[in-house]
Amino acid sequence: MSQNKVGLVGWRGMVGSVLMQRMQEESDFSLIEPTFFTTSQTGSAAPDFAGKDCGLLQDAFDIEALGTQDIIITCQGGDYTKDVYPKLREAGWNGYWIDAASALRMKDDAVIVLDPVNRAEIDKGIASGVKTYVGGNCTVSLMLMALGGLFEKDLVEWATPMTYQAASGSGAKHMRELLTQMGAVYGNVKDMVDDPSTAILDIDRQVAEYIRSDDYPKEQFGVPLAGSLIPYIDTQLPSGQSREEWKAEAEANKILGTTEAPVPVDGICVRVGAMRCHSQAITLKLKKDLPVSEIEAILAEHNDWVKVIPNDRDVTMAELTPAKVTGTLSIPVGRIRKLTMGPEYISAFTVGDQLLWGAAEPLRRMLRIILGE
Ligand SMILES: NC(=O)C1=CN([C@@H]2O[C@H](COP(=O)(O)OP(=O)(O)OC[C@H]3O[C@@H](n4cnc5c(N)ncnc54)[C@H](OP(=O)(O)O)[C@@H]3O)[C@@H](O)[C@H]2O)C=CC1
Ligand SMILES: N[C@@H](CC(=O)OP(=O)(O)O)C(=O)O
Repeated sequence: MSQNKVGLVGWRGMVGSVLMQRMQEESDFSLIEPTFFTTSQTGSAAPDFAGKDCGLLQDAFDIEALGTQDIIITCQGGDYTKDVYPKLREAGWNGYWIDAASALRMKDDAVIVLDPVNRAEIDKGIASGVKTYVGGNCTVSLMLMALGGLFEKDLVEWATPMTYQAASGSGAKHMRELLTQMGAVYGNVKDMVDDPSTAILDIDRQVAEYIRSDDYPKEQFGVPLAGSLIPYIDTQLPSGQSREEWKAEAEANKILGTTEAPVPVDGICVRVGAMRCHSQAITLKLKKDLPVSEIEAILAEHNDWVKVIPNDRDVTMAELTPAKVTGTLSIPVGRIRKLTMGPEYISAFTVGDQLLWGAAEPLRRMLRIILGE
C-alpha cells in the first residue's frame, strides 16, 4: 500500500525497545519506510533495526518533518504527545497517529487498540476516518486479553480486579531500583542469613529496621517495594480511586464499545516486586450460572494467546506466575472456580507481560492493520 512512510518516536525507551524487537521478529520493517525521530539526538545516525540505512535521526519536535510521514508511532510518553500532537493536527497533518501514552485515550476521536478484543471497533474507526489509535492501559489490556471471551458474550455483570503490578509499569529506573532494593536487603543481613545459628526473628527485626531506615534505596518509588508492597498506583482522584483504578472501567468499556451501558469494573491496584509482569486476581459476577467447564471453554476460544490453566495446585504454581510468563506473549488465566457467595460469582487469576500485550504489541498490530496486512 502507498501509506508506508512511518515515523518512529520513542524507539529507544523501554516500551519502544520492546516494540522494535517485536517489529524485527515479525518482519514489520519490510513493509515500511521508517524514519527515526529523537527528542535529544538530532543528527546522529539512525539505528539499524530495519536492516537498511535509515539516514540520520530527525528532530521529534519538527512539525514539518513529522508531517511528511503517513503514520507516526510514538512511545515517547504523554508530555510529548500533549506537546506535539495538537500542533501537528493544527498544521493539517491527517496521517495515522499510533500512541503508547494515555494522553489521548479517552478522546472521542481516538480508538483504544487491542485488536484480539476490539477488532470490530478498530475497523469501524478506520471506516469512519478515525486517524488516532492509542494502546490501552497495561492492566486493562491484560485483563481483557484474559477474560475477553466472557465480555464478548456479554456474560459479565461486574468485575473487580485486584492487581499485583510489576515495577516496569513505573519505568526503567524503577526496575533498577527494585533490584537495588532486593540486593540491599540481602546484603544488610547476609552474615546473619549465612549463620544457621542466628534466630530468624533477629534477622527479621534487622530487615524491618533497615527497610524503614533512610539507608534503604528508595529514590524512585519513594517508599520500599522489595520486602514490602505499594497499595497505590498513579495519582489520587476525588472518587477515592487511584487513576490506575479509574482506568479499569473507563478504558475497558471504551475498548469493548460498551460506554453507553458500561460494565462496572473496579478494584484496587497494587505495586509488587515483580519485574515486568502484571498479575490480577479478579472476582466476576456473571449474568448467569454457567458450569466452570463452559466458562473455561469460552475463555480459551477467545484469542490465540489466552491459555486456561486448570485449577490444580501444581500446574498453577508452574504456569500462572510472572516468572513463567515474563518475556512472552502468553496470557495464562487460572484459579477459575465458583466462589461461596453464589453460583454466578467466580474467581480468576491472570498474568501478562505488561511491556508486550500491555504496551508494545497492540501498537505494532495496529500498524499492520493500517497497512492492510
Ligand atoms: N512503562 C510502561 O509500562 C508503559 C509506558 N507507556 C507509555 O510509554 C511511555 C514511555 O515509557 P518508557 O518506555 O518506560 O519510557 P523511557 O523513559 O524508557 O523512554 C522514554 C524516552 O526517554 C529518552 N531517553 C533518555 N535517556 C534514555 C536512555 N538512557 N535510554 C533510553 N531512552 C532514553 C528517549 O527519548 P529520546 O531518544 O528522544 O532521547 C526515550 O524514548 C510512557 O511515558 C507511557 O506514556 C505505556 C504503557 C506501559
Ligand atoms: N500505570 C501503569 C503503566 C502505564 O504506563 O500505564 P498507562 O499506559 O495507562 O499510563 C503501571 O504503573 O503499571
